[in-house]
Amino acid sequence: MSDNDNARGYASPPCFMHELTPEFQPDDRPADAAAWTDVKRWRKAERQRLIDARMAMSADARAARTETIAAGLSEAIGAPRGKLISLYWPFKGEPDLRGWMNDMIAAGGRFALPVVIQSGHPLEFRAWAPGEPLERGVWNILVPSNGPAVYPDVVIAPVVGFDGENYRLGYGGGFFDRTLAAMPAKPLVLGIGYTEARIATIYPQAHDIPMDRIIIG
Ligand SMILES: Nc1nc2c(c(=O)[nH]1)N(C=O)[C@@H](CNc1ccc(C(=O)N[C@@H](CCC(=O)O)C(=O)O)cc1)CN2
Ligand SMILES: Nc1ncnc2c1ncn2[C@@H]1O[C@H](COP(=O)(O)OP(=O)(O)OP(=O)(O)O)[C@@H](O)[C@H]1O
Repeated sequence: MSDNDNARGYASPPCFMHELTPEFQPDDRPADAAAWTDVKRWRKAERQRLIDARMAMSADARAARTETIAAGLSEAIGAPRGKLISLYWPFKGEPDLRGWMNDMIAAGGRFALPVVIQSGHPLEFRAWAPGEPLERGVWNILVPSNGPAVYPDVVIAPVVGFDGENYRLGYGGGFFDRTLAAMPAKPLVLGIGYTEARIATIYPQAHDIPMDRIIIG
């Protein structure tokens, strides 16, 4: 036996289980309230990092990315005629898809915007078309003043972050998850965001509902 046989490495390899399965807890702690506390803390910091990075992007770069996202949305949705699509009023550097919305309306599509009714409750979707009155809602986001409550066929959800399993990290209100869980029929759910918003995992929890697709630019 040569001396080299013992020099190849450690008797047992270091444990990388925690890198393979996010649920794996090296200290054997059960996936319980303590783990959710950790995930919540992690999500809060990760949201801040991702929003800061997005806000630092130049307006030109954002507009170019938004073009790519708009093309991806058109491809995913197909002919807009007869479809009711929920968009969002952009804020905090989210892609501004209102120009794309106008094109879709010209091609026969109809739109709605999400409205926060109360924290801890599902969003309401209100039908809206350009020119109809808007008012300031939660976080100063503009929402339709009147439009009837509707159930869209397609829901476009802006992501703060997303992972390879199509899970979405949002702003922490749990609104889209609660809304999708409460809808009578499942809409086509399209997450949209910038490529930099991709992260390894959002540490999905039982309440997190994956998007059907994530469209990036
Ligand atoms: N443009 C746009 N409109 C949108 C959404 C969106 O993601 N983008 N929403 C998508 O859902 C809804 C609004 N989402 C919201 C999510 C959280 C809070 C909020 O008050 N957050 C708490 C922090 C919560 C926590 O971290 O525990 C806060 O800021 O104090 C408000 C609105 C509807 N409209
Ligand atoms: N279907 C649901 N029923 C009850 N509580 C829920 C539901 N969905 C989410 N929540 C709660 O909402 C809170 C925020 O969830 P989460 O971190 O997933 O928000 P988010 O998806 O980033 O936010 P948003 O959708 O508003 O942008 C959590 O405390 C979660 O337990």
